[in-house]
Amino acid sequence: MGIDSSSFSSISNRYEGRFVRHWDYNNSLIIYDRKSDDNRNAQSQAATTDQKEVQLQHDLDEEEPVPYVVLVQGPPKVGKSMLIKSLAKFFTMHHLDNVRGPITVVSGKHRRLQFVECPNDVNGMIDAAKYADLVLFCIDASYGFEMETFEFFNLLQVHGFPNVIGVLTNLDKIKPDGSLKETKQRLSRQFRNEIYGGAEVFYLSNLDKGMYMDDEIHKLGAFISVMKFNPLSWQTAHPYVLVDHFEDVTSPERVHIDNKCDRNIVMYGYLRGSNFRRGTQVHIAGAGDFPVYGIKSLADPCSLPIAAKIKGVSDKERLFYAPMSGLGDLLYDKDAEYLDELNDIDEVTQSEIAGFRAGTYLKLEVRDVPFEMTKNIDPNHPILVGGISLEEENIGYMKARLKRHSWHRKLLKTRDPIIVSAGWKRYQTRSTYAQEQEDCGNGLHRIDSTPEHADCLAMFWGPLAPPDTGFAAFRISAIGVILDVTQAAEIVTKIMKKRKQIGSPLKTFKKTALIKDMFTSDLEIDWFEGAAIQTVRGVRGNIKKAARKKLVSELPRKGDVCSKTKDDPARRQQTVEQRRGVVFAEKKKTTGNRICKED
Ligand SMILES: Nc1nc2c(ncn2[C@@H]2O[C@H](COP(=O)(O)OP(=O)(O)OP(=O)(O)O)[C@@H](O)[C@H]2O)c(=O)[nH]1
Repeated sequence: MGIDSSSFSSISNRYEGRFVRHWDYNNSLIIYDRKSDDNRNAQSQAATTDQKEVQLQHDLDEEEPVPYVVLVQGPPKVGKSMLIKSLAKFFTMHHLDNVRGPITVVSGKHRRLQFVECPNDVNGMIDAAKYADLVLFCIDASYGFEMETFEFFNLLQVHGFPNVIGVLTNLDKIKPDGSLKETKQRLSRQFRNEIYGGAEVFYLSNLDKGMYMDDEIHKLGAFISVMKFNPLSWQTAHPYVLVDHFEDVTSPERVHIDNKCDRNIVMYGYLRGSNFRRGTQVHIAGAGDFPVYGIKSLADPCSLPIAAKIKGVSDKERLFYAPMSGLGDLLYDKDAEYLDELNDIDEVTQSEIAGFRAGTYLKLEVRDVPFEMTKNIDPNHPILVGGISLEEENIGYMKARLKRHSWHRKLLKTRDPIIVSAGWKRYQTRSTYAQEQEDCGNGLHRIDSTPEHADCLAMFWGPLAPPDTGFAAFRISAIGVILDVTQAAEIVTKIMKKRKQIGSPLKTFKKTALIKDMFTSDLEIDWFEGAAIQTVRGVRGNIKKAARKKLVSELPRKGDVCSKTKDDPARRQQTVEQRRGVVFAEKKKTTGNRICKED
C-alpha cells in the first residue's frame, strides 16, 4: 500500500485503544499491543526512527523527477538574462556572471528547474518550442508585444502546449503617472486574450543593483516552485536530451591531417520523455540522424537534496549546475558512473531490459558528425537530441492539412521552398498544394497557391513524422498537421493539375459524345481519364477514353436524332443546342478525339 509522507506521520502516531499501528520499510501495516509494555518505550523510539527511515526510503523510492525546462523567451534586450540571473539567485543564493546554456537549480525538496534562454533566431526558437515545460514570455512594457512573441506562441501550439507565464519588464521606463497602471492592465489583458486565457502575468517594475526587485522575483519564483507541470504528448512518447555539456573527442591526429574531417562528439544531459533503449537512433537538431555509438548513465550532477544526502554530498554543493556558464562540478568524469538504488542488477542488464530511465543523467557518444557542428557550437544555442522511432528514420512523402497563417501576407506557391518543423526535425523542402474535389475521383486537384482563407492539402518530401504530428512552415507562414506518410509519392495520393482544355463536339450519341481538338496525343488523354467535362450550356460528363479511329470514321450523318432526346424534354433543348455545334468536317487528326460520357 502506498502512502505519502505526511499521511504516514499522522497515521503512524495514532493510537487506537491498546493497539499501536505503524508502517514498516515496505509500507506494510504493523499493529502491536501497547500494553505488552516490556518493550513499549523501545518500540515507541523504534517507531520514530522507523518513521524517519521509512520517509527517507519512501523519498528515495520515488523516481527523481527530471528538472523541468523553464524557457525564458522574448525579443532582444528585453531582460531574459537578467531574469534568469535573478531567479537563480533566488533559488541558490549564487550570483551568475553569464547566462550560457542550460542552468539547473534545485528549487525545492522534490523539484529541480533548468533555466534556458531562448535563442532569438528561427532555428533556436523551433527547437526551444519542443523542449520547454514552462515558458516565461518576457514583454517589454515600454514597447508592447512584438511579432516574436506571437510567432513563438504559434510554435508552442503546434509542438505541444506547455505552461506559459507573462512577465512584464522595463516598467520603470513608463512614467509613474496613471499610464503605468493602465499599461499593466492593458498588456495583461492583451496577453490573456492573444496568448492564453488563464495565464498568470507577473510585473518586474524596477532594477535593484543590476537585478530585478527581490520581492517581485520571490513571488514569481515561489509560483514556479509549486506550479503543476502537465506532460506533453510528443515529449512523453519520445526520449530526448537537452544537452548541457558538449565535448569534441576526435583524435587530434585526425584533425591535424584533415581539419574538415567528420568529428566524434560526446554530449551530456538529463534524459527526458520516455526510456531510451539501446539501438535507438537520435536526431541532433540541425545536424541530422545518427546511431548512438556509446551511452552511459552518470551520477546526477545536481541531485535533489534527499538523494544528495544518501550519496553523502552536502545540499549546498548540489544546488547549482551550469557547466556552460562555468558553474557546477565535473561529475561527468568517465569514472563517475551512476549506480542504481537496484544494486543487484548491473547497469547493462537494466538498460537492456527497460532502457535508460527518464531522469537519468546521460553521456551520449556520437561519431562522424559534420565538422561544422563543432565549429559552430554556441553555448547560447542549446542542442536538442531526440530519439527517433523506426518509422521516423525513413524519408518519404507526407500528406498534410495546412492553412496559411493570417500574418503571412503572401500566398504560398506550389514548389516554392519552405522550412518545415515536424517532430524533432526541421528541414527545407518544396510543397505541392492541392484540394479535394468531387470530380477528381480519388485524386486531388493541384492548385498553384494556397487558398486565401481556407485550408488545403500539402504534399511534401522529407523525414517522415507520424500521422497527427503538428508542423509549422517558416517564417511562420502556415501551420498544419500530418495526415499520411509513405515512401512513394503515388501512394499518398494522385494529384492532378486543373487545366482548361477546349474542344468541340464531333458527334453526340444517346449518352455519349465524341469531342475533337481537345488533346494532342493519346498519352495526354490517358492522364485526363475520369476528369470532368462540361459544355458551355452546362451538359456535364466525364472523359472516358480515347476514341477508336474506326468509330470516328463510322460516325452517323448530320440530321440523325437520338430517340432518348425525344423522350426527355428537359434534355432535349440542351442536346439540340449541343448538336448545332457538331461539325462533320473531315477528320484531320484522329488522335485527340474523346468520348465524353454524360452523368
Ligand atoms: N531600466 C530597465 N532596464 C532593464 C530592464 N530589464 C533589463 N534591462 C536592461 O536591458 C539590458 C539587456 O538585458 P538582458 O538581460 O541582457 O536582456 P536579454 O533579453 O537577455 O538580451 P539578449 O540576450 O541580447 O537578447 C541590460 O542592460 C539590462 O540592464 C528593466 O526592467 N528596466
